[in-house]
Amino acid sequence: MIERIDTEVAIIGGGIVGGSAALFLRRLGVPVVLLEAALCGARASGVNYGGVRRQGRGLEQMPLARRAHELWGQLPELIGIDGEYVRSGHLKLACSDADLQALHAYREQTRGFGMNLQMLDQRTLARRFGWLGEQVVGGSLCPDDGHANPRLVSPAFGRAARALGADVREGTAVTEAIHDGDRFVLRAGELEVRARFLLNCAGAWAGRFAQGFGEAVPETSIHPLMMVTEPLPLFMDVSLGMQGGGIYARQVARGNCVIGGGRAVASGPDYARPGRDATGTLMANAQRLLPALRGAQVIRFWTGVEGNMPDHNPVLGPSATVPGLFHAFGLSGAGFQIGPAVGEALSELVVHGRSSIPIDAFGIGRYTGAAHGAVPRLGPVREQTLESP
Ligand SMILES: NCCCC(=O)O
Repeated sequence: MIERIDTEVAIIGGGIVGGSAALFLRRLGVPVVLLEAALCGARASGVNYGGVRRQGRGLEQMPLARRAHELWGQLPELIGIDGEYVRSGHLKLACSDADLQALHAYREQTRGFGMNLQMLDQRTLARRFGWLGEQVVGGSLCPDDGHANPRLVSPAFGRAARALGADVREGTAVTEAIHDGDRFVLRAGELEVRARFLLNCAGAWAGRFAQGFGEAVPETSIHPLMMVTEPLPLFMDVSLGMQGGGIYARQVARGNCVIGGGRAVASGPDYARPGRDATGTLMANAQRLLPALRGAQVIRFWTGVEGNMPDHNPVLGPSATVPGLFHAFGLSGAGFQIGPAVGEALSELVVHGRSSIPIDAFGIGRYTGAAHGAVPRLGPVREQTLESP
């Protein structure tokens, strides 16, 4: 028998973006149904590296990253757990003079965003981070950036939204999403959801839903390769990255080192797996950068499927074709840190018709060539409480 639900806002995707959008909407009393094909936070936002850094983000993303930094500081109040979030500092290394110049330039460009970047020369690096092995010529430290456990944090957003009354359906893959002229209609097996607003937060699968609404975008999938070692004596007291890409690494309180770099191998449109060549390269590079890893056992390699846009900025904002549809996808490399601010921006778009954080740079029109029309606002809603049906 078909189960029919009428709601104000339907969300496709229960990652950190969809989950936080649901949470912020529920904090405003807005009825929400969230449909997640797998488990909340089980895809890209739950299996990423766990970097919670503003350093390195493009200028367009800085306002979102700054707001997200504030929200991360309120994590236990938001989702009920600390998610192993630590403000360890994020150290970006330069291996050449050109990379060091790029770090200096970035520091100048991002002044005013509160990152307090500290440039460190080779000698200072050696003194403060004597465990670094590779020849680095300098670095930039963002003292308040850090890392967290994505497997704990990302599912907790959907859980917190559910605790506030969101109707969160896991294992519920949306097979059809249309607008019938009056409402969005989503079908998933025996479930039919009708809603005034639709948030497309489907990660690497979001481009398919956008296309269904006449907005074809060049979203591709990226499969970052990561590994974790057995617990080792604590030595790495910052999260590491490298200018221009390469290795990134952090050590958790239990001693395990989480290290990423390179790509896994796609094994179909929806899955990927670590490949032998890339795992060998990652281990070799990691040992050069971090000699303490020599002889350490790697206990797991993994990857995920991240949605990526050609300009490495997300698509975030109103649809250009269907009023009431909002997109938030293509956040590869950024979604875990900025996700909570993206979710909050989506809730503002629905309730106020505008986001308090500038998001114009992320419009879908930069790919489709279309300008969006008037953005509808939610207006008064019947308050939904945990007790109301
Ligand atoms: N997907 C790479 C993320 C690395 C970082 O956040 O530093």
